[in-house]
Amino acid sequence: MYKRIQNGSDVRGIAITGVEGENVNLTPTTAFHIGCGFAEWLAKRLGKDAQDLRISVGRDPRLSGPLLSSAMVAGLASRGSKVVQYGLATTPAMYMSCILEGHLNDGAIMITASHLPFNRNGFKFFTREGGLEKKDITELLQQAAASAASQMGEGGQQSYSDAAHVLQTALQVDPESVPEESFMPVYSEHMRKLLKEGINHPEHFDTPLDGLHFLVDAGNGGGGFFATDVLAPLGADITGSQFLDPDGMFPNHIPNPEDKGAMASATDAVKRHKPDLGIVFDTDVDRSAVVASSGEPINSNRYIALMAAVTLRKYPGTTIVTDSVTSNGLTKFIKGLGGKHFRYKRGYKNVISKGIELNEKGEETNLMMETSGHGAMKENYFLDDGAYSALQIIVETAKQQVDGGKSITEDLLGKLPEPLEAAEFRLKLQTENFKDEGARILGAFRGWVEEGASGASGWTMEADNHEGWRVSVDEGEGKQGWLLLRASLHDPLLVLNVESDVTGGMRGIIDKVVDFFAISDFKADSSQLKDFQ
Ligand SMILES: O=P(O)(O)OC[C@H]1O[C@H](O)[C@H](O)[C@@H](O)[C@@H]1O
Repeated sequence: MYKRIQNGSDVRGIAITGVEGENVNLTPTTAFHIGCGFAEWLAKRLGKDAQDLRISVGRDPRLSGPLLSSAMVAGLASRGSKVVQYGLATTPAMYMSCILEGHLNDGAIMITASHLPFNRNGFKFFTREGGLEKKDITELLQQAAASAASQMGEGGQQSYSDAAHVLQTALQVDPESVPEESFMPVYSEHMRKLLKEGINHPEHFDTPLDGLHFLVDAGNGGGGFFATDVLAPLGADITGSQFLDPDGMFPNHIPNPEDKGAMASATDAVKRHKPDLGIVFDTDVDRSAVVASSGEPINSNRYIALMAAVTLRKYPGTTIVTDSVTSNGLTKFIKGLGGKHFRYKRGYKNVISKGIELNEKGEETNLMMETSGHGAMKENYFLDDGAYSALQIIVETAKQQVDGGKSITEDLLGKLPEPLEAAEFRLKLQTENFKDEGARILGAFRGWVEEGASGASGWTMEADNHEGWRVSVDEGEGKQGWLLLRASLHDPLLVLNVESDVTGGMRGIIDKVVDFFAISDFKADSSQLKDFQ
């Protein structure tokens, strides 16, 4: 059971009922044992006694958050660790609670399921070194499972006995010993300081955003503080900002900068209120996107390009690591600015870890960013922080107001080569043994392309493939594009991304992929490729 809720370097599960066919597998009892497991794991990692640890617990606004938080706190406290409950928080703020002077917690736990529906929840864990890796989570969950096993009663009374133990332990926790305080004021102050120093306004240092208008769309996640506690106190007009109040049912739109509906809602608001910049956060604020004052959405490749431009001004020639689905236009853009693009795998942890590794090997790498909106900078502890990314663009916007000149977002939109057509298809693998079937299909696809069986002239397997197979397509007369077929990181799916630089080019590429799926009895549902208009 504990194995099943591991999701890469996070824990994710179904925390409340309300969605048909989705059964709860992340209960307060589970949270309790994971609390026990984390205290034990961290004590071992740091060579300390669990009693000497101080651990913070925060959560996003999901309805299941308060109960899971209390259970987690009881688990940590049962091992003697000192716990501080922050209540509503953001994921990057939880990490900062381990490294900001005056706090320096040994570990932090954020209760969140990012952009997933209201019934889900999950946990992200931090030490002062950063977020836990996949193998750390595996160890921690083994520890949690052992804690749960030690409470098992006989036969049918197992879960009752375990839950009773959790409740009893929780009741013994002295509330006085678990202070409740909010960390968000501390984090907001830190953000305000960074903005003041970054802009360094020649006339009004303390209110560097005077005369500027920013519109924040927090989608009722945890990002509302950024408008009210970071931007407004620095003099910004935040009129038109929307969905700032946390609401775990996310009644307006999914807080997710990758989501078309979320971006449409934010761009509409920007068109109505005409701020200097719009800012969109995901639920736990480790991801963001922006909207140009014209209402043009800047997410995915565009946001990486914008962040690359800012980063390359500060760190000329730097390497920028991205995920595997980034466009060829982005590579050209980064090269054009004198930078180096390292296209790696999907998954923000993979992208960040590759950046850390390149730096260790001596290759200066200052930005690691995924099309999902996770962006981490070397100068900011390699932490993926949506607020820190947005802050970079705000600093540039404010500087441009002082110096005059073209706004950085408008400038970008003219220079980034963009494909005329782009789409992503998620093809369900129709077998229990989906990992093997996915690998079989990918192997066959590679052979099919390399042997020229596609019959397509101008299909070349790209050299630097790090996951799946990316094929560049050049059929002459500007008919260029690419496709990437890879396994999804977490779901039983193959994912196909296709881009074309000519109108109608994508259809031709997809038709050939349809031919590929017909060569064998592959257990993947590729029907949407045929139906694609
Ligand atoms: O492989 P996929 O199914 O496209 O999902 C991959 C995505 O999974 C999660 O959402 C992670 O937070 C992202 O960092 C990652 O890119």
